[in-house]
Amino acid sequence: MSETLTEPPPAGDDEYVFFHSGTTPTYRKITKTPGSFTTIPTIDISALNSPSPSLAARKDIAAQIHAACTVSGFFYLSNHGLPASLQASTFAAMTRFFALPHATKMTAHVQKNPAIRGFEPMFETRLDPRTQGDTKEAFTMGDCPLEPEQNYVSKTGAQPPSNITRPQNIWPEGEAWFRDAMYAYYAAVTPLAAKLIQIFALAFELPETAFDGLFKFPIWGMRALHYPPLPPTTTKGEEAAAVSLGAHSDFSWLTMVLQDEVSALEVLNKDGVWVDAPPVPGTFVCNVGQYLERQTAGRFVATVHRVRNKTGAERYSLPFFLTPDPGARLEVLECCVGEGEERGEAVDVGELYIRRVLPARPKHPTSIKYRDVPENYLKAQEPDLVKPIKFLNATAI
Ligand SMILES: O=C(O)CCC(=O)C(=O)O
Ligand SMILES: [Fe+2]
Repeated sequence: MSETLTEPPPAGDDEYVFFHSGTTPTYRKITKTPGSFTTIPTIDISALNSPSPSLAARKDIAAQIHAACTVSGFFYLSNHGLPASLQASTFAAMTRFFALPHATKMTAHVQKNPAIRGFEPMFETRLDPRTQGDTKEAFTMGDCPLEPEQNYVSKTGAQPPSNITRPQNIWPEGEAWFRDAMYAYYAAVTPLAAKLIQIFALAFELPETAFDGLFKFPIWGMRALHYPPLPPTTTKGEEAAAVSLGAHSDFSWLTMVLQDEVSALEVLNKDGVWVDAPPVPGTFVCNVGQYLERQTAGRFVATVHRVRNKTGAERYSLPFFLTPDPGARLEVLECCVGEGEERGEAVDVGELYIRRVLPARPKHPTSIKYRDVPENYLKAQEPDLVKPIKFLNATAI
């Protein structure tokens, strides 16, 4: 068992890692004798690319996913069928976007968008309070019933909700190619995610379609990330502050990250040791988010991770964060509740999302607007107060 503290640790020889999981900052002692996972498994899903994969093949993949999510909460997904040319063109578009003049990127500044989407310059977020901010810039987009690329009507059989009157995403002015590139990737990654949702149901020996009803028009976020190299450090303090993206667990159900060839992602094992998740060409790095952890009563772990780009090279990555429908209620799976254990409460997916996303962006106008509204009032007034931002999504932190 590793030792965890919620206050800064006393000075001494012991080394602690700091992370922010949920709402509580935590310090976990680094043990010198790891007994937890030290590598991240690779799961080959080539069988799923055939028109009708056998049940045995599907069950085999589901069993591997079950094992990975239980032990490390992380796995690489190989032979997933996303064309290499699409991956390359997506990275090329991201590189081109981040190389645009600052003023052009700022036409899509996150502060201009009520749903907290858009461009976030360097140091705008700060997941670890000991740092000057996260050394990364990002562009986030997400679910929007009004953007035609997302086919709301054909997916749901309904018209967009009447309270959504404006597109939820914001795009840089005069750079239509970027929107096209992001949506080309979205169009390829979403069918893959739909396949995985069924495999996850199978992992619990449920009918493969058991979770489909939770993902009719889900909350999702896609976040293009650019991490410039961190400057070299000389002191212990500088080293602790050298973080590209502070330690966190994802506020999603499942995250699928496409990373380039620059190694910087690290995953915290149960002994408090950081395990590298280096790029494996042609794979996604997938990880369990807090919703799935909750749904499985903690059987699947939303593992803490961080990014430190110490390579000297520019790094780009593209997480796809998937969360169930904003109107869904997420129950704890019965099969995950042991004898004598209490079944945790079901949660309203969208409501929890809003309560978590707003504090994560305290300087954003939308967060400021709702900051002083007491939670019970927010709940009681739900149609009026919550509806305008019901479909927001920002980040999975
Ligand atoms: O850049 C990466 O590899 C991971 C990014 C991440 O963890 C996040 O955005 O939540
Ligand atoms: Fe993450």
